[in-house]
Amino acid sequence: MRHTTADGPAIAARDVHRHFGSVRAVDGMNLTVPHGEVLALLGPNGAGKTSLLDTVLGFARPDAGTVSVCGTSPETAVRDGRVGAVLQTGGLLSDLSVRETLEMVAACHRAHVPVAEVMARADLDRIARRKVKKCSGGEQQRVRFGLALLTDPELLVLDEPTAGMDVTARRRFWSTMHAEADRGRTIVFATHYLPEAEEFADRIVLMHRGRVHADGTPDALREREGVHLSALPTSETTPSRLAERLDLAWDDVDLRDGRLAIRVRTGDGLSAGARADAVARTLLVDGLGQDLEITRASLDDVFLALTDQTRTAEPTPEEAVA
Ligand SMILES: Nc1ncnc2c1ncn2[C@@H]1O[C@H](COP(=O)(O)OP(=O)(O)OP(=O)(O)O)[C@@H](O)[C@H]1O
Repeated sequence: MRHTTADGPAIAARDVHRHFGSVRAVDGMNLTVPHGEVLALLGPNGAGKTSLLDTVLGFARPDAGTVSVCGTSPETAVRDGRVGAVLQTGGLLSDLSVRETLEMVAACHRAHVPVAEVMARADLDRIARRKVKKCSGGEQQRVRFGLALLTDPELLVLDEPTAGMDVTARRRFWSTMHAEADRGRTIVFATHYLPEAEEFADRIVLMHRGRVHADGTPDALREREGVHLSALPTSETTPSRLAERLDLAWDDVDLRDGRLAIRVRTGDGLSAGARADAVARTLLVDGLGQDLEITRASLDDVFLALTDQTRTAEPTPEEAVA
């Protein structure tokens, strides 16, 4: 694979805007993806993930701001075969076999990786002679993945690549992608499957209303959401008094179904885990609670916190135009 770190990052998006009428699908997005990174783009429906990726793939130009890919324009990077994409729909001729599909597309490129090598890497040998129309949804995604590998791209962009795949197909797909990432390829994928992002990505960018809402490693994002403690209260004290006693924000202590629900975040130079230990100690030693359960926030919690905010904040772009 060509290593072109000197050309600049794999993706540099600066203050990118894309508007559809009054809908601000991408609303001042900044994103730098270094070569070799595996980045997951998460966000609720309508967050602007596809609209952003379309500008990276040169399908659409931003209304404002700039996007560069491997140090050049997205159109040039795509034309030079430096970017491969696995999108959810389109691009396959149903009457060709899997091998014929790859051979036909390979013939359209000035230079390409040998088809046999791509077939092996995309795990397509077993279905080489199968007509595309007979392939399952997951197999067709693997064909698209094979097509994306033909030009030995530096950057792979995947928009919900495993949508519709069963657990086994998904596992196979990601093990193939792991091998590609190990070769130093940059991978950017949008997904709704949080465990995939958690397991596979070096970094997660959480998009919300066309902007970066959170950006960090899976661990850092969970740390940001904190640690959850649940306990049976042993005193009559109110959540707000307890919050004061435990030195926590009022809205981080609640009473739910007869149990104290406490959220502890990073603060005062301490990690959420260290602060949660102190809170647990106070609860037990001072006899304020018993039957303690402590859990680290999951990415689901991070995502739900975001969608909770969405419900209470201004309307989504869809709601605004409805
Ligand atoms: N061609 C278009 N015309 C009008 N509005 C559009 C168009 N494409 C996207 N939008 C709107 O822009 C917003 C962002 O859509 P986008 O598809 O980028 O979100 P997404 O994060 O990819 O969503 P999902 O997770 O549902 O795929 C949405 O409100 C959508 O309705």
